[in-house]
Amino acid sequence: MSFKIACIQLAVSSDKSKNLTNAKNKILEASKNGAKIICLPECFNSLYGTNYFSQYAENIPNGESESKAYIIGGSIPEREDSTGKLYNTCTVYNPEGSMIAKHRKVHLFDIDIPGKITFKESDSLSAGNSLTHFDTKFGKIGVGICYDIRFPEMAMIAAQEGCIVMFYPGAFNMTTGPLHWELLQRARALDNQFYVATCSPARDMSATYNAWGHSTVVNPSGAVIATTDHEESIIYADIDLDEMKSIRQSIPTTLQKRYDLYTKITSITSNSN
Ligand SMILES: O=C(O)CCC(=O)C(=O)O
Repeated sequence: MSFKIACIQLAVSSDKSKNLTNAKNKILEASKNGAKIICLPECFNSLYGTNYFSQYAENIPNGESESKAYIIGGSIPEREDSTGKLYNTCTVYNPEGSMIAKHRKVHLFDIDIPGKITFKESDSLSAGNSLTHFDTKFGKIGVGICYDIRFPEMAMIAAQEGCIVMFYPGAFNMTTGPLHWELLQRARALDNQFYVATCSPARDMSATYNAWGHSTVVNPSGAVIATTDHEESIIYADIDLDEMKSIRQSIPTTLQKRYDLYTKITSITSNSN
């Protein structure tokens, strides 16, 4: 069994309604081209930056959707009225338009590479506290947002839960993009012998944050099967469950795990969110 997915590398501007119209048109195009699960990029309705999140934030649920596909709605800044908190949130819709999952970015992007990039999402955002997997008629799917991809435990749990694809809407940058973007995707895919799909905004050199682009799909053997550069585009890939099965049979690491020896991982205390 195989089915087609699409990642829409959207050009995002400061004009929210233009972004929404553009996203809708591209979703319809991908759906017409046969994509059954369609992913939008991180922060597809707004420019990416801690000073923009509040301005563009929305309450969730609020959305509308139309196409014959599952939509992984990238992410938007979410405002929670009861607490006043903001989250970086991905909503997922089934082909009937009902929201079936909501992922709040769990690991916030706080980094400091002197002379290159300093970013502190936690200045304006709060972290989510749960992992997200949802059922589709094709199989179970997992979602993380951007920096979440750096944490292998999250993808590992998704694989354990039976996910066949892990989607990461993300907006890496001109420093960490060339360093780690593809490497992380291939690592997550190979470690877990499942598909990994990433979806970035297109690059805008006039914006304050320059996205790396390069939306990509990697197969369960760690090979890149679809990718692009930094321009606006849609990438497509076939998710082939027979291929996944045969990769898992040839090098059966998925069956050879020694969970009896890995118990320490769950007992290490991390900075809790
Ligand atoms: O991990 C990185 O290098 C980039 C992460 C990022 O841009 C994000 O989480 O939004």
